[in-house]
Amino acid sequence: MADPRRLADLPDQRAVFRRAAPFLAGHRAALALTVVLNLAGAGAAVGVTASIGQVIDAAGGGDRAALIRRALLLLLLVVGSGALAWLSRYWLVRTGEHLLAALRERATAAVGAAPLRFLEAHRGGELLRRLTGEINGLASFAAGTLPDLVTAATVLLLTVVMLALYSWPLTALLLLAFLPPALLTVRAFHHRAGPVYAEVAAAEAAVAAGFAESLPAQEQLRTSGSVPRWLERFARDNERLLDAQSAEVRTELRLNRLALIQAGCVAGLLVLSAVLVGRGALSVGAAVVFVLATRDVFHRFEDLAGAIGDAREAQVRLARLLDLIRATGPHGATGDVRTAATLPARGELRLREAGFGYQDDKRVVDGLTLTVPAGERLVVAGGTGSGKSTLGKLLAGLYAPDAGSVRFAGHDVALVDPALLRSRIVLVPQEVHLVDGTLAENLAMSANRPDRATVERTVELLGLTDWVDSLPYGLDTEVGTRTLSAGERQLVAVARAALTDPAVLILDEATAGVDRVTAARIEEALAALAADRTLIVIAHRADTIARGRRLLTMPDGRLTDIAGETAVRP
Ligand SMILES: Nc1ncnc2c1ncn2[C@@H]1O[C@H](COP(=O)(O)OP(=O)(O)OP(=O)(O)O)[C@@H](O)[C@H]1O
Repeated sequence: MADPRRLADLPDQRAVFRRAAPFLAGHRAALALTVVLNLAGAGAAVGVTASIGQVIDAAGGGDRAALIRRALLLLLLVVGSGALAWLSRYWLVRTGEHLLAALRERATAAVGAAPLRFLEAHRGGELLRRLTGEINGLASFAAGTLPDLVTAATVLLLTVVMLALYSWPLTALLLLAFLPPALLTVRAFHHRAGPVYAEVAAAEAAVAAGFAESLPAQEQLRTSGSVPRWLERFARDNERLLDAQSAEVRTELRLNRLALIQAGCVAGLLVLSAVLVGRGALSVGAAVVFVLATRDVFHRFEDLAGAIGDAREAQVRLARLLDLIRATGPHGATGDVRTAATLPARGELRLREAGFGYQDDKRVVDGLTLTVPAGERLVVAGGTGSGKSTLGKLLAGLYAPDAGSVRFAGHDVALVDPALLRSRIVLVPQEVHLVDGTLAENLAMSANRPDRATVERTVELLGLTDWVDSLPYGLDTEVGTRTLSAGERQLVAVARAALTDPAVLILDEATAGVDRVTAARIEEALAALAADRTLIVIAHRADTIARGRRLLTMPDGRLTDIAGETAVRP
């Protein structure tokens, strides 16, 4: 089987930040500045607490000048720490947004270049959710929680260092009483949270996929009375999401145990400080600093623990995004034929011993050898499900064969740069999708970006001027995604393909929705526009079949050997 890489429902979350490191290239200076600003801000914040102790001791000592000096220093630190906190938060959020914009571009480009089999093998909603939901989630994490997380972690660390400088035995005691149970609680949460968040993301993706699929199918669902069944299916997906979210809440509530541990530690510390001050082993200022700083430590740890849930969720989101980039990225040999100069503008298309199947045990195309010389006009006919479209996609290089090869002008199409290949071989499918915009914009979406004059000339050569003139604003009519009929959308797709001027044009029932006269006229025009162009028409209609110079039929639902099945017309 032409095995498409699959997205993992629960993607590998190990070393996810290390795996994301290549995307940081180009942002390293900004990240370094973020670290510097953050350290400076945290240092100033810790300095405020220490400075309070010094002011208290100076007030107790009766030295007025020292008191004023220390009070001024305290004021400076308060203002400085506020300004630095603002600046470091702003810079962190800005850097995060730039990073995410780059990641979004990379992931979208990867999906845009993904093999067709990959896109067919996944639900549209799943891809949409990874491209939008995961990145939006990461963006709100970067703008909201990440600054808190980074500030909390830095202040926490510097505060502990400061405490150790005041009284290391007290600090060691504090850490020994607090850290082991707190870390155990966080570790247990971390362990559970990965699968829980991944299941929430997968369940959300299933709901999104259900919606994405049902919207275009609303007409069929209504006419066939299937809306209740669709709602039942949606209810099942919704139930799964609800269960996943309940598990998420239960997991997050486990972190509440930290509050109990903190309360115990603060009580113990207050008693101990009072005893030490009573024995003269600690100044009152130092005791105040200790109590304030300890509260700060707990407060920051609480922030940190709260943010850890969000960080774990962001880790899952990042893992899902990296999984998307991995699964859609290039694999195997890739286009060493890159320049237009290395690939002739016209050439023979040749399938050699080609085999392809969607499932391991069933080949739709098996050992097929077929040569289509430049300028050939071939019609492929055959029963429903016999493999005509599959053959068309193999010839267009949209599917890679499991066995054998497809060559254009002597080059294996698997090794041709995809953008270059699309300028040589174009397939027009039966179902055409337009993008929001004018008719002219939709037509100009071909690989060589034709200008307005070329678009108008091609429309005229294809005999479509009357139809374009019948639209309210001609080429400038907003066509939207659904405003044209199926046949009209096919006209747009055929004209767009003609504008690319490919060497090989494959029409897969591409005029099935167009009236016979127009279809015949378009095919004639397509052939006449470039006599040396190969035209392969996949068709059911007898009159289309009759127009081919060479007929290829696909018997018994499987194309295994065409030798005796090809009829060459004079
Ligand atoms: N994306 C896919 N995944 C799995 N199986 C597929 C896929 N596309 C087609 N098939 C199967 O491959 C076989 C050939 O399909 P194909 O679309 O090539 O036939 P066809 O001759 O073009 O049919 P039709 O005349 O109905 O358009 C069919 O049995 C079909 O069910």
